[in-house]
Amino acid sequence: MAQLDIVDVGHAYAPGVEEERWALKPLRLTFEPGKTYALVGPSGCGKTTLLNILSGLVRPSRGKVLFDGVDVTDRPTKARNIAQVFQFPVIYRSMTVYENLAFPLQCRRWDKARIDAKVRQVAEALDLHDRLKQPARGLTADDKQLISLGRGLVRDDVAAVLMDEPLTVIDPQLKHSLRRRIREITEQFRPTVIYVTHDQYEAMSFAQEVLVMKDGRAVQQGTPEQLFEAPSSTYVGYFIGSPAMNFLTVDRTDGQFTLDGRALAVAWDIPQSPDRLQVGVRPEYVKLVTDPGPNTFPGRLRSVTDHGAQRVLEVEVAGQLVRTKTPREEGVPAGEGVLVHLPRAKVLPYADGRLLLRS
Ligand SMILES: Nc1ncnc2c1ncn2[C@@H]1O[C@H](COP(=O)(O)OP(=O)(O)OP(=O)(O)O)[C@@H](O)[C@H]1O
Repeated sequence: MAQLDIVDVGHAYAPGVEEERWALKPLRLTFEPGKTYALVGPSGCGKTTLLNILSGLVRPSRGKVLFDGVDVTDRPTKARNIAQVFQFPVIYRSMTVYENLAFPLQCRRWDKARIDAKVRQVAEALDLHDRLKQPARGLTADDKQLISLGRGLVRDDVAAVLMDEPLTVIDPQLKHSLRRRIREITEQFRPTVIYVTHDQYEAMSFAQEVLVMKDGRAVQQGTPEQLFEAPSSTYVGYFIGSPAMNFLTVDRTDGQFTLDGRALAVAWDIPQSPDRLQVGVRPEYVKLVTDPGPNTFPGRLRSVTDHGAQRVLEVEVAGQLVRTKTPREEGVPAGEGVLVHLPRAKVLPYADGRLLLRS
């Protein structure tokens, strides 16, 4: 498995476009060997452009792509030794499962015994070992997608596995188990994986490192925990998490923050902070309480929505909406009047859309 570096890589699909409008603004990134990465962001933010630059399908307008320090910018896809998994499973329909997995190794002229051992090892991991003799065309879409992945994993010299929205055509009921399987398999075989998705849940539950993109820029890279606990911008706070992070406008007078005229205690000190800023707090950390106390604010319950085993309650506090996510068994307050607690350690400061603390 290789380390992939992109060095000042940027791309415009049309010549002469000013840099501000490039599909991918020049950026530098390192994908470490054996780690799983997700590129996530809304449609059109540049994820596929970046993935295609790594695979060699797109030659960047600027910069270099290095695989283990070797400049591959001008190499075509087939000379980069990568495995690709696309939205639609790519299988050889006329071949059996075994032949599909063995084919890349036959092309590399491995001997028969070595091919057999490797195919059986990968088929075992994919849970396809009892279907090796079956024609691949008869399999379900999720099993076909596993074969697409397996064909990359049998080649243990592969530089990286690049996946572009691999769960798009999978039935919703099977998505969860296929994602878990892909994660387990990548933990076992440890390829360098770069996984493109527009679904933040998919990215957060799959990858060790998540790169959030916006308008052709990487706006934050971190572990799922870092992105959840300390979004570097309100954009990431809104994009990651369901429901999105709460952002409330608070005032500062004589060094004290207030919400609706009541003191808000916080765990940070920003001497130069503006008189008015936004604080972000995840719905998972907001609680409804029965007794007044520090950092509790009176509000009115506006709506209750079911989220499976949990509920999302929307409360209006001083004309601003605060969402709280609570386990179903906690129940719903009887009346409209409620008390909202914002835990001091979980409240973060933002101004002009940026986190004011260094994460
Ligand atoms: N072949 C192309 N020619 C011209 N413009 C393109 C081409 N491919 C992508 N673009 C533009 O480049 C920008 C980034 O597109 P890209 O496909 O990389 O985004 P994405 O985040 O992968 O979105 P999606 O999930 O919708 O594919 C978009 O504005 C898109 O319209």
